[in-house]
Amino acid sequence: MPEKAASREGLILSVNAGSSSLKISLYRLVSPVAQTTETDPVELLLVSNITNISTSPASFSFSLAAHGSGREAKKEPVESIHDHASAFAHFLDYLGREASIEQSQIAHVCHRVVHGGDSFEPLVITKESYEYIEHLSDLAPLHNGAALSVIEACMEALPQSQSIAYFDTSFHRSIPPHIASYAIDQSVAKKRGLKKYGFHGLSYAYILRAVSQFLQRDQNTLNLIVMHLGSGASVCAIKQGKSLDTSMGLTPLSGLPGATRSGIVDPSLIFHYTNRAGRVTHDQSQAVNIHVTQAEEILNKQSGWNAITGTTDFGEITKRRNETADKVAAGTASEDEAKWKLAFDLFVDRIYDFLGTYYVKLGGQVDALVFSGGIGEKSIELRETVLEKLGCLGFKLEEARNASVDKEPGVVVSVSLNTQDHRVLVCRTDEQVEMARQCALEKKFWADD
Ligand SMILES: Nc1ncnc2c1ncn2[C@@H]1O[C@H](COP(=O)(O)OP(=O)(O)O)[C@@H](O)[C@H]1O
Ligand SMILES: CC(=O)OP(=O)(O)O
Ligand SMILES: [Mg+2]
Repeated sequence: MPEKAASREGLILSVNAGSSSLKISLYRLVSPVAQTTETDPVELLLVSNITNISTSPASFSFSLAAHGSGREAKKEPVESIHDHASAFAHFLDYLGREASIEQSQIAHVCHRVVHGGDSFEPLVITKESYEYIEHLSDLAPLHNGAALSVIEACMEALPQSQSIAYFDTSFHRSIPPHIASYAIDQSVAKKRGLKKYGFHGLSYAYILRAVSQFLQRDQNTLNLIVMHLGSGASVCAIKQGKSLDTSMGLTPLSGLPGATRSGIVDPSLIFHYTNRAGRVTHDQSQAVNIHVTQAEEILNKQSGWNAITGTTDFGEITKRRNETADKVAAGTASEDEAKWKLAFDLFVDRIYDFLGTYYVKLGGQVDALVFSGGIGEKSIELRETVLEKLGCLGFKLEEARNASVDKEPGVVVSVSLNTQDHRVLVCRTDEQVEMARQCALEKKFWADD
């Protein structure tokens, strides 16, 4: 399919297939595009979030931007949603009924694709680029297949729109070889592409720009440690506006634990966990054929805080941890009662592993520590607990501000006692607008009219 240059009247639909969610936003271009490097070149029209996709019933929300930013939209359970493709179909159906938007007005659909391998620029979906993303699916078993199923559904339902893939890996192209390489035979590593790629890059790109605007500092002068803590969680060290290191690796499994992911474990653990580690399973839950071993299935889908507590909802874990705190402290809690604190404390402990490391890698020159992602943005307790041990590095939390982040407007909220370096910030990240922005600023996608 050739690249299509749309009229500037065209709309941009951004689709973000996360591991447990599908987040969709629709934008209109703000003209003139060339003058909008500081402000967003796109204007939000509507937002739809579908969460708990893997643990039914999924929860669906839809709101027009005119009625608020979409953050307070009412949620409803939808039984017919069982995967990302059916979630997208439900959204299109709802869009047709509830919004006065002609689907033919959608010029481009931006798709967040988690693994882009060594391809860094956005790729217009063609047979070749589809196959390229498909061949990387085994390296992002919770993500690339889901994104491809939405791309397929989209091309069928919106044939006049151009689908474009934006990669999570692109932001991390700057990681130097001694950090991205694993200590294995380098000829095998090169032949098979075995290195650290890193993920959540669209989020980190958005956060870097938002923080640079908030601090009124040039992006290229900023040193940040950013935590994207959601169903998938990672940390990124940004040195002078570029990714220096990040906690995920060849796949999004490495680094911090997540909702269903183990994060880093001793690589030998899996052979002691099961005798069938190497056996290949065919993932039937996705349209695309993904070949994962039982080891990958266990570590990606049957681990994380869901495996410890039985829920993927970190808000629930925090609430139950608070309710059982007295019993745990008194040593009278049962194993079942103690599991909430175990999951919470384990997560905080692994976060420290990366904060300490990245602080050293940045030589202690850190302008800000940034919390983002569903947990980082919403959990007062998580931020408070993480900050308890960071006084030794010079980070100090303003507790009252930390407790009222939800009431503060804006994309970035300062929760810091420091006002120079070593600040503590919360950033409401937005991978959809990052893609829409990049799409709006790419001249070849738009006809000069
Ligand atoms: N108030 C809260 N406290 C703690 N965690 C929360 C809260 N609200 C939502 N979360 C967590 O945020 C996570 C979702 O984050 P998000 O970044 O949207 O995930 P993803 O994009 O990976 O699906 C869920 O695991 C949910 O438990
Ligand atoms: C890369 C990744 O883990 O993404 P998400 O948090 O959206 O699942
Ligand atoms: Mg996400």
